[in-house]
Amino acid sequence: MSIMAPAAHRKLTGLVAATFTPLTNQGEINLSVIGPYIDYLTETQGVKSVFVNGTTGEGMSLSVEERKVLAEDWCLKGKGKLDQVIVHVGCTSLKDAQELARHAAQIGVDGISVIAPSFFKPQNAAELRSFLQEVAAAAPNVPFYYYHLPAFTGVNVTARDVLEGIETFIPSYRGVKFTGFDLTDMGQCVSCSRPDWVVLYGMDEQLLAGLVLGVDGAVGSTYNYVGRHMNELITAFENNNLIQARKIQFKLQELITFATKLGFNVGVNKRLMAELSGLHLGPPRLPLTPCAAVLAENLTEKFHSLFPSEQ
Ligand SMILES: CC(=O)N[C@@H]([C@@H](O)[C@H](O)[C@H](O)CO)[C@@H](O)CC(=O)C(=O)O
Repeated sequence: MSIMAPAAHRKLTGLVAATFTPLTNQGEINLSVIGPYIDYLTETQGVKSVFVNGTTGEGMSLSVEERKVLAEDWCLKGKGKLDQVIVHVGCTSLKDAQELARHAAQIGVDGISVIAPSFFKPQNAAELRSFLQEVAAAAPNVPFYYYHLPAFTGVNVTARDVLEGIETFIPSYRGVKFTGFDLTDMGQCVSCSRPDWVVLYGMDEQLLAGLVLGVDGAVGSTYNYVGRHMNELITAFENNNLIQARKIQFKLQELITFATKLGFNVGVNKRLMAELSGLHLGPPRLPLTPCAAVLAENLTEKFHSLFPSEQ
């Protein structure tokens, strides 16, 4: 693929869908679904930006080659339809992450994001920043977002500490995707951010709390299928209609709590999205296992009872 001009540095705001990776029943990447997937997000859910190859997309379970192919296809098919395509390039191998970052720059993504390596774990903010810096340097003109997900990585360094002086290490730094319950840490990321940086919240069940603290947007798995309701929540919040905003937030909380009690993971979430959108997303990849039919039925039923307009 030919080298494209550096991505325009536009602020990333609003809802960003953390995309699922469509697989065939044989477990291979299924690119034929990406076009209809983009139409579903933009036309049915009103969600215009995507976060590809992240947790929801099982990025860490995909090969480097598969991740490149997916990133290219989302960029190609999203042209003129999506506002921004952010590609997660984090890996446990620094070299692989740099290769993905360089590739992302070549195909003209709007941003890259990197999670902390989680086998050999950075022991402090300085070590983590050094890793992020080395990856970012492989794509110096591409907006960079630190992906904070301590519950999965086991790297328990506050995001605020990672952000300390980050612009001197990573001139392309533009924001943090903060997935965690620690609202104090997230608030401090908001308060230390420059006006051209963003904080994107990754706990869909607490988006309203994030908005109160000043986040600029949100990256999440559920925006794939509740995007239009959560867009209504954002509008209600902006209009100071907290009663309406809470009403929508409470529905999503109820759905996620219900799902969690039954055993919610990316495989289950992927199946729910497939049921609601009609897209053939296929099974998850091992070690995740396919969602049982009865669980999918229960969740779909619960979804329709909470969001009846979708039926
Ligand atoms: C740990 C996890 O998967 N968190 C989700 C949330 O959207 C999450 O599914 C939701 O808040 C329900 O708990 C996102 O933050 C993940 C995400 O953005 C990604 O796929 O990279």
